[in-house]
Parts: sequence; structure tokens; C-alpha cells
Amino acid sequence: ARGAKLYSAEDPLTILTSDTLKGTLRNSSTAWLVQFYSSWCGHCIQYSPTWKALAGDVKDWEQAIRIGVLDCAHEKNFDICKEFGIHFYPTFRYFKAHSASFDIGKTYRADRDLQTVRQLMVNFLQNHTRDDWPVRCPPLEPSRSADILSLMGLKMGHYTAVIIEDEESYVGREVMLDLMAYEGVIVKRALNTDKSFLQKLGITSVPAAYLIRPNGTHTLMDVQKSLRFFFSSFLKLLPGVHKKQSPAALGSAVDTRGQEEMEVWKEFEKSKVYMADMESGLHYLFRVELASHETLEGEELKTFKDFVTVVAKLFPGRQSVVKLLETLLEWLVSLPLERIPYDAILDLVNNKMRISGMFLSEQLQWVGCQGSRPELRGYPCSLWTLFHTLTVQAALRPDALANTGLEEDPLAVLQTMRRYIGTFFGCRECGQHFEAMAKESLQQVKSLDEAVLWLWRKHNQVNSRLAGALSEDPRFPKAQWPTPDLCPTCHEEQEGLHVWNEEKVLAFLKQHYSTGNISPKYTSSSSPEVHGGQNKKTGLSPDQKPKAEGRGSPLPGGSTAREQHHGRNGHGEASVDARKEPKPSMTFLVLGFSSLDMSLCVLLYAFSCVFLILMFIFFHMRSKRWKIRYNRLYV
Ligand SMILES: Cc1cc2nc3c(=O)[nH]c(=O)nc-3n(C[C@H](O)[C@H](O)[C@H](O)COP(=O)(O)OP(=O)(O)OC[C@H]3O[C@@H](n4cnc5c(N)ncnc54)[C@H](O)[C@@H]3O)c2cc1C
Repeated sequence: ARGAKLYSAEDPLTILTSDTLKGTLRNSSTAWLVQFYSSWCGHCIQYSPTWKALAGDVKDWEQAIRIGVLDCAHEKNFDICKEFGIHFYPTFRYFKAHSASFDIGKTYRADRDLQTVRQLMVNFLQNHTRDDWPVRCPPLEPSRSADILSLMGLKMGHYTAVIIEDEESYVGREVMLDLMAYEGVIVKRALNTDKSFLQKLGITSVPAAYLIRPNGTHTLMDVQKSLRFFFSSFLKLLPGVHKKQSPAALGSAVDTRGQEEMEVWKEFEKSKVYMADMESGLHYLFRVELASHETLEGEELKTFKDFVTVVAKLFPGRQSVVKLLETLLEWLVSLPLERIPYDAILDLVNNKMRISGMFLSEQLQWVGCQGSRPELRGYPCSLWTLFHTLTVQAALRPDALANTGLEEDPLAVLQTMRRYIGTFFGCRECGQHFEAMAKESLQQVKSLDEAVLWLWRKHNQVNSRLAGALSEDPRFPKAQWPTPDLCPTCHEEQEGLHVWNEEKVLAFLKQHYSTGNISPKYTSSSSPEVHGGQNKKTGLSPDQKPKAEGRGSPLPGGSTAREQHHGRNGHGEASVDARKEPKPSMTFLVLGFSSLDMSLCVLLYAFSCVFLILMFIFFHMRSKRWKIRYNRLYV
């Protein structure tokens, strides 16, 4: 279980979860801007300071529009992110106020600078109609100059500030929203189109602000700079102007329970590759990342099939996992469908048919990929590890892809990776960067060895781009890899400059990502005791037996790793894990059948009935004709 550490309860925004999201949005009196992020996504990590700063900047607007976040990498939220159709991170959704029915919101690009997003928020508010206007939001339309002039000299008991600006300006609307939570002042805006009005107020440049005092006297507002911040601060500091009591209900949606969990640090050797990382990566990829797609068809299905082909043939994993991948591949190849509901694939990945010796753990066990904080490393690290391993396996076992249609292609693994990353990888920015690198040089790769080196080179390019970024784990600084302590012979110097000895690098990569260097330590057991009735014959090879420490080892608070994975909260109550809810499948003779299986059965049953009836009619007619022809009506 990984906690939502990018944002905390101290930040001026609402942390939403699967328990609170729908209830918060349904019929809300305010509009909402929600960022669906993933705590492992580097771009989300980079963007989080801007999002927090934005939330602080518009804190006073919260009775009109509010800022929220939901971590799709938190296991508790997997299903809700799927329901909302979140495929990439970060995804920004805008939800109108007073939406009575289920609404998945409108997506827009908000990973931009703070001012642009703030102005987008103003536009969103103005998209409301009179009927669904957020109750406490002031009208944002400009006032007529005649209406403003009629206020002059009136004793109203409060200040009226008028921002005069041109049509494109957002300053007036922003100041109106900044002051909506304050008593003793009303802010209006007027456009600079009426020249005589400007003359009467003595305004020569816009934006400008005019102040009508509670006693009716009026004057130009005296601020040093004609900026939103200067106007708003001036008004907030006027005598008699103070903040209204904020409704106690605000912030009630915050739920950070279960997010403070810490995992025990697992000792590991950096010269090894860990099977637990790759299995955890496959678990996340099949059960979370791909599961956000309702169906696979066209290019997506082709990409998925090629990906399964490559992993089924090249993944040097435990027999139980390889069997699952091979079964999935056989099923995909034998199915002539052009469109596959992802639930059918999930049924297979979850082994609903209870096929013996087939199993992929549902535990996230990061070992070589564990981070010093929960939001760091994890899944993207496991994906790199998996693809490096696959390129090396393809080079070490060139016949492994025989009869798959990919056997002749030295680029098979890299092209599959490229398409997977571009189509399904949740971090869209990463996909775009990777695609740019592939476009530039992938075609130059002519052999399986060159493929291994290409991926190594590109990974190092990413490492150097991300060095010092917020997504960098301080305990695992981004460096050119392999570092001299791992491979001294890989490094040389020519005329004082560092150069790679690529021959040695290739040899090192082939050793590092070989089967012999993959440690089974910390891999989860697939025994029936732990996994509720899974088959006893898991097919583990003797050297790949998981060691004792991997089996539900105790974690802080007395919970096991498995319990943590399933979201045990801080109060010792097992939290509801919606993903674990049984899917509507039928149990017949102790076998699990999916709805797809049942539909096929019914279809086949109907076909056999029709076939038998036709056979009966055919033989009946033939025997009748025979009787008539030989005049044996008595037979
Ligand atoms: C295809 C792809 C593109 C990405 N693009 C971005 C991006 O644009 N922006 C962003 O913020 N994040 C991106 N990420 C995530 C980022 O690269 C890291 O995976 C993430 O920051 C976690 O870093 P890490 O410290 O675990 O090491 P990782 O970079 O994930 O490396 C994992 C392990 O691979 C080994 N390794 C390191 N370098 C090499 C190498 N050159 N060759 C072989 N093995 C190596 C090391 O053992 C290391 O621990 C991308 C991830 C992927 C899979």
C-alpha cells in the first residue's frame, strides 16, 4: 500500500478518496476542479507544488469553486478511477455545481502555469447557467456604468469597489472572487467602453479601481500597482471589512485515514534484480493500469496482444506466472474477437477458472524499486526493469519468439515497449518523451544486442534529464548507470573525458538482467493458506521458492504485508476494498465461470438444439420417402 504523500491534510485543498468522491461532487453547492493523479508519476510529482500554490491562491473562492485531488495509485481508489475513466495522469476534471446525477466531469488540460489555470476556473464558473449557479458565488458579469453612477452618494453601510477594465481582463472577476468570503465590501466590475464614464471617474488607464465608501463618498482607489493582489489586499484591510465565518462543513470530505502507513524497509543488493519488483509491476499493469480500459479493440488490442506475446515468451519468471501469461496468450490467439471486454481478461489474470499452477500475486512488494517515501519509485522503476530484462532475454534466447510473427524482428521488444508506453502508460508526458526518443533513433537498431544497448542509452538519457527533479528519490539519485562500483570496466577515460566501453556495458547488462541474477527474495507465496484456495501445485522451481520473510511478514501495527495491501486503516478496521468485491460470476461444480463463458455456453446450447431438430426432420423425411418408395408403410 502506498500513501498519498504528494498532498497532506495541511495543504489548502481537499483530499478525496473512493469513499468521498461521489458524495462530495453530487449536488455540491460549489463547482469542483479535481486532479486525478498517481503518486508514482514523475510529472504529477513535479506539478504538485503548482497545484498546492493554486489551491492556496484561490482559497477564498471555495464557496464558489473548490480544488481537490485523488490518488489513483492508492489501491483503495483503483475502482473509482476506473469508473471515472482515468487513463492518464494527471487528469484534470471540472465538475459543475448542483450536478444531481452521476457525472464524471469534463477533462481539460490544467498542467499549466498558475495564472492560466486560475483564469480557466473563472471561465468554468461563468459556464454555469442561472439555474445551477453556485449559491454563494457573486454574479461575475460587468455592471452598467449608469448603475455604478447611481450608487455614488448613497449611504449603504458597506464599501463598494468597482474594478474598471477591458473586456479581456480577468482582474475584476478575480478580485470579486477574492472578496466573496468577506463582509463589509461588495466588488463590482465595469468595462472601459463608456468614455464619458471614465472621464467622470478620472480614469486614464485600466485596470483601475474606484471606491464608494459606506457613507456615500467616493474616490479612486490608491494602490501602488494595478494588479489583482494589490486591489484585493487593499480591500481586505479596509476598516470594518472582515472574513465571514466559513461553514464548518467545508473540509469534511478530507479523509487521510490509512495513508500514514509505512512499510518496513527491505534490505536488498543493488547488483541484483528482484523478481518481486517485476511481479508487482505486472500485477499493477494488468489489474490497475490496463483495467482502466473497459474494452480493448483495434490498435489497443494489437498492442496488448503483442505485449502479452513478448512477456509470455521472454519473461524469465516463476512457472506459475509464466503459465498465466502463456494461458492468456493462447486465449488471445484462439479468440477471433475484434473487441475484448477487459473484464474477461481480468477474469483470466485472476484465474477465475481455477486452472492448476497459474497465479500472479496481488501484492505490491517493491524491493530493488522501493522508495524512501511511498510516492517515489515503485511502478515506473519496475517497468524499466521488466523491459531491460526482456531485451536481454531476447538477445540471450533468440529463438524464444519463434512462431509468434515477431521472430525476425530485432526491434520486437522495443517496438512493443514503445507502443505499450505510448498507449497505456499512465504518465502521458513520459510516453511523449519516450516516443520522441524512439522516433529519433530506434530505426538504427539492427540486432538484438543493439536493442539492449539502445534501451540502456535511452534510460540514461532519461536519468540525466530527471536528475535533481522532485521525483528523484534522494536515497537513489539519478545517475548514469551502471555506476563504477557496479561495473568498473564499463568506464574509461579518453583525453580526460569519461567514455563508456560499450562492449563491457553489453556484457554487464546481459549478466545483470539474466535469469541467474534475478533474486526470488520477497516474492509472495502462492500457497492456498495465503491466497484463499489457490491451487497447491504452484509449479515453483526449487531454486525459486520464496523465502520465509516474504510471507506476510509483520509490519508496523501488527498487520501483515497483505493486510496493508488491502488497506487496513489506522484504527485497525479492515477498510472496504471495492476491487476485491466478487464480480458477478457463476459457481458451478466448484468452477468459476465468467459471464462471457456463460454466454458462450448458452449460444452453443442453442446451436446444438437447432442442429438436433434439423437432423431429426432430415431423417424423418428420409424414412418417409423410403417407406413410400418401397411401399412398406407398415414398417
Ligand atoms: C519509458 C519510461 C519513460 C519515463 N519518462 C519519464 C519522464 O519523462 N519524466 C519523469 O518524471 N519520469 C519518467 N519516467 C519515470 C522515471 O524514469 C523513473 O522510472 C522514476 O523516476 C523512478 O526512478 P528510479 O530511481 O526508481 O530509477 P529508474 O530510472 O526507474 O530505474 C530503475 C532501475 O533500473 C536500473 N537502471 C537505471 N538506469 C539504467 C540504464 N540506463 N540501463 C539499464 N538499467 C538501468 C537501476 O537498477 C534502477 O534502479 C519514465 C519511466 C518509463 C518506464
